[in-house]
Amino acid sequence: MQTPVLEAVKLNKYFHEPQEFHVLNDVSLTVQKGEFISIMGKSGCGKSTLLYLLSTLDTDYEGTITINNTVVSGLNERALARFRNRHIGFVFQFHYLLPEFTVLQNVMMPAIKLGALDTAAIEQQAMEKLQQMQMQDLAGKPAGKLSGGQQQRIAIARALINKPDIIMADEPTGNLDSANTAIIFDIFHEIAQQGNTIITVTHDEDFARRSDRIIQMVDGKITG
Ligand SMILES: Nc1ncnc2c1ncn2[C@@H]1O[C@H](COP(=O)(O)OP(=O)(O)OP(=O)(O)O)[C@@H](O)[C@H]1O
Repeated sequence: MQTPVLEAVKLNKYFHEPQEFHVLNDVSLTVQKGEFISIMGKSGCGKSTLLYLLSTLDTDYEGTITINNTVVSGLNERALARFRNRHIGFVFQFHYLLPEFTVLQNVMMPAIKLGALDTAAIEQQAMEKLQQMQMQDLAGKPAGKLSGGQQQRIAIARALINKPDIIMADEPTGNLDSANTAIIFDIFHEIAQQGNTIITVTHDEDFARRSDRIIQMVDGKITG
């Protein structure tokens, strides 16, 4: 039997302000390696909250999350930071590119933080990721000078640099036109074919329909 890359069991999450609110209600989820998953549901149903838990950024919850055979629930912040850098690639709004740094520097950054390779090897890997995104010609440009679609591709290259087990993406096509949405979809599809696991929150039905599996949420529960 296949070992899941991510397993979440009975996640419950509460917000206490401005009033008590049970935002995630017994959410359980199993994700296999190489799956490309879209989480959908009406605004406010808890999609981003769930993604924050799964990506280990939010640790204030009940239940258990296991990623790549490591039970991440209960790890301290230092261990989690190390775990995230090694195992999770982020394509999140707040995690966007540093605009004054070049495209290449942005893509190299998570690998420099990880510290496993020397700079020349990191640069080579970053260039390979940029080639995969057909962005190699922009390597020397400041990231802030690129279009939204180009920035999104750079963010994906950066998310891939440490060869993570899972890529988590929050509304990766939210600000993009349909042509750029199609490009981002094709990139995700291709990297999933190569064995990468992708969990994305999206409002885009076409995008979701073409992914491997849709997880539908209603009022903090998975309904399908
Ligand atoms: N830090 C917080 N404190 C209190 N309530 C919060 C907090 N963050 C989110 N919420 C509430 O929890 C609910 C779920 O929010 P969440 O952002 O997960 O929804 P979502 O499904 O991702 O919505 P959208 O599609 O609009 O991004 C909402 O009612 C939101 O107002």
